[in-house]
Order: sequence, then C-alpha cells, then structure tokens
Amino acid sequence: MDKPFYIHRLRYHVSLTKLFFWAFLFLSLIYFFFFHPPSSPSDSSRRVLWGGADWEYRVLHSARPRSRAGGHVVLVTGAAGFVGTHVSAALRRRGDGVVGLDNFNDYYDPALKRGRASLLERAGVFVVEGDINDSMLLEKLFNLVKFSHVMHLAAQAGVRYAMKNPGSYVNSNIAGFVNLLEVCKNANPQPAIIWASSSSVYGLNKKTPFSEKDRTDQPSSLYAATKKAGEEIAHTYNHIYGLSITGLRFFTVYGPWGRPDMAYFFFTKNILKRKPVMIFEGPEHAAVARDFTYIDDIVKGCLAALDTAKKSTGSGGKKRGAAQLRVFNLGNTSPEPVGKLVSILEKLLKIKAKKIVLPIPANGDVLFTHANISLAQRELGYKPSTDLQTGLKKFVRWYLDYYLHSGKKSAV
Ligand SMILES: O=C(O)[C@H]1O[C@H](OP(=O)(O)OP(=O)(O)OC[C@H]2O[C@@H](n3ccc(=O)[nH]c3=O)[C@H](O)[C@@H]2O)[C@H](O)[C@@H](O)[C@@H]1O
Repeated sequence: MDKPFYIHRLRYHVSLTKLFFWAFLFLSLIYFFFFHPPSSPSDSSRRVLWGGADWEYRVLHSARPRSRAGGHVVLVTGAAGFVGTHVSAALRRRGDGVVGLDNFNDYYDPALKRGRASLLERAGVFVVEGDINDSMLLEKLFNLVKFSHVMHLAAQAGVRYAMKNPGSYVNSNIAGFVNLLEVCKNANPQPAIIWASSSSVYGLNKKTPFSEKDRTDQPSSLYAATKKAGEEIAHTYNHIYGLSITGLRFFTVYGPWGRPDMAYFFFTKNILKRKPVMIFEGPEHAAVARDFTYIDDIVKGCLAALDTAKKSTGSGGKKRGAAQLRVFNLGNTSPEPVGKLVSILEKLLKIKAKKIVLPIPANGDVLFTHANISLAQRELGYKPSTDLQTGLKKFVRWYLDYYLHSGKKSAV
C-alpha cells in the first residue's frame, strides 16, 4: 500500500536536516583544525598588524641613525620586554637607528609592555607589533631596512612557567629563533646577531663560579634546555652560513620596568599588600642564591657585545668565510641569598614581610648561580657596578611611582 504523501515529505525533511547537520559538523572540524588560531600566549603571528604606507614610513624613520656617518641600524626583537626596552632606548639615545619588534603576548600584564613601548615611542623607537615566527613580516622588514645588527631578546622567559606551558618555550625560543636566523642568513647584507641566552644553561653544574668553559649539558628546566638548544642552533647557522653570532648568558636581571613574574617583583607586590612571600631553601636549610644583575650593567654589556661584533661573512644564504661565534656570561659576580633580597625589600618598603620558608620545589629552579665574568671583562670591557641594595632601591622607587602614585593596577 502506498504511504501517504506527507510521510514522504517528512522523510525528505529529516534527511535534509541530517545533511545540514553533517555538513555543518564537517565544516566546523575543518575550521577548527586548519584555521583556528593557536592559544599560545606567544603566538600572535596570525593576526596581521603590520603593513601600509604609514607603517613603512614609521619603520624607515625609526631605522635612521641620528647622524648619517656611522651609527648602527639595529632590529631589536622583544623590544617591549624588560631588557629589550632598556637596550632599545640606550641604542637610540646614542644615535643608532632602532626598529623594535614585539608580539605583546599576555605571559604577563601586556599593559606594562604597552607602557614600555610608549616610552620607546617618545624616545624615537617604533615598536612593530608582530611575531618572530612570522617570516613574511621579517622578510618585509629586511626588504625595507638594511639592518647591520639584530639584538634578539624576544623569548619565552621564566624557569617555572615551563612546566605549565612547555609549547610556548619551543615556539619562541626554538622555532622563533630558527625562523629569525633563516631570514638573517638570506639577508643581504647579513646582520651580526647578538641574542639572549641564560645563566640557567649551567643547570646542575657544580663548579663555581660558572665559566663559559663549564659544562652546560645538564639543564634542569625546559626553559634552560631551549636556551641551550639556541646556543647549538647558533653554532650551526654560524658554521653553515657565516652568520656572526654572540650569545649573552644573563644572570637574573632586575630593575625598573622589570618582569612581574620574577621574584623581586612579586615579592615587592606581596609585601606591599601584606601577603606572604615564599622563600625557597635547599637541602639541609641551605640558602638558595642568585647572582642578581642590575639592568644598567646588562645594557652596557649588550651594547659592548654589539659594538665588538664582527660582520657576518655570508650573503644571500651563502657562506664566504669563517665568522665570529661568541658566548659571554653577563652577571654580577656577587651571589646573594633570596632571604637577603627579602630583607632589603623590607627595609626599602618599611614593611615587615610575612615570610614562609619552604623546601625548593622540583620545578626547574637551580640552587645557586654565580658568574665568572673575566671573559666579558677582557673582550667587552664589561664591569658591573651596581650592588643589590642600590639596584633594588631604584627598582622600588620606580615600582611605587608606576603602580601606586599613578594608580595603575599591579598584575602578575
Ligand atoms: O638568569 C637567568 O638565567 C634567569 O633568571 C631568572 O630566573 P630566576 O633566577 O629563577 O629568577 P626568579 O624567578 O626571580 O627567582 C629568583 C630566586 O627566587 C627564588 N624564589 C622564586 C619564587 C618564589 O616564590 N620564591 C623563591 O624563593 C628562586 O628559587 C630563585 O632562587 C629569569 O626568570 C629567567 O628568565 C632568566 O633566564
């Protein structure tokens, strides 16, 4: 017996609905897997924030050295970062052409990064918003400007965060670094590269003070491992393409406009808010110590590394001769226990800290750092001159001014 007409119509509607449902699901999956931007804090490369005549004018203007004779033309990656801001400002102050690059990721309060970029803007440095993983952007910048140097300070920093977001370290410190070197090696002329390694590469090394000749094959955090990988990658690009590369192993850099994820910074915040600070200690109550190094000393070391860097020898991806490859410790040669850091802050803030002493968690932190700086002293004339008390005094003055007197909210 024939089914009534409305039954056929109903079936037709049901299969049409099913078809739409499956088509929608299929398209959603394609969008999610192929077009959905990744959520890593350091990846903003898919947002196009650059280009256009006005943008090009600003890049070219920023890249122009103050005097036409001499003067370097430097691309500073991570320019809105702590060290990047100070180095960019110092280069510009002495007349070099400086173009900044930063992805303004939200690893810590991006408002602080925007504040640093405004500071640079006023000093005549344009900070391009973009990612070191964006080859098209890097190529565009190198097509516009003949950079003599790249000061590569963009990185995923922080030792302990590597356990939470390992991918961001691989993305910035390895993939991003390789991407930058690929563009540098193809550039004509090739720039000389100075980049930020880290004292953490010494890892479980027991010999102190740490010398550049000591072993660095026992990293105790993924962060340290990616910085060590960077040093090996630098060797390869120097060897194959004739890029001149200088790695700087920074030792716990601190100071005004610093990083809110670092202990001295969030200890200050906690003490002011009457919240406890946790002081880590080693086995048998051994003090955990760092060779805290003040930002102005680090800036001098960075500029000296840039000024003594020899030219790369290759061009357009071809090596034409052996090129310079260097690595230097930039520390303070004066390790101080974390407890001492807290007692200096207590005096400067005139507030007693609520201290909780606890065993150092297995989170990648090392117990002790101490730089031997004789190589940097000899080759760069590097001579740190700021002790922890003096440096923290300057930091606290800035902190109070920036957060309390200006009414800004402190976010970690
Ligand atoms: O110089 C370096 O190689 C590294 O210095 C710092 O790493 P770190 O020395 O661990 O600096 P903080 O995170 O500020 O820690 C300083 C000290 O305070 C200790 N700490 C940290 C946090 C805390 O709650 N309590 C505490 O006692 C740490 O164990 C460490 O000894 C930076 O965060 C890294 O990006 C950099 O590469």
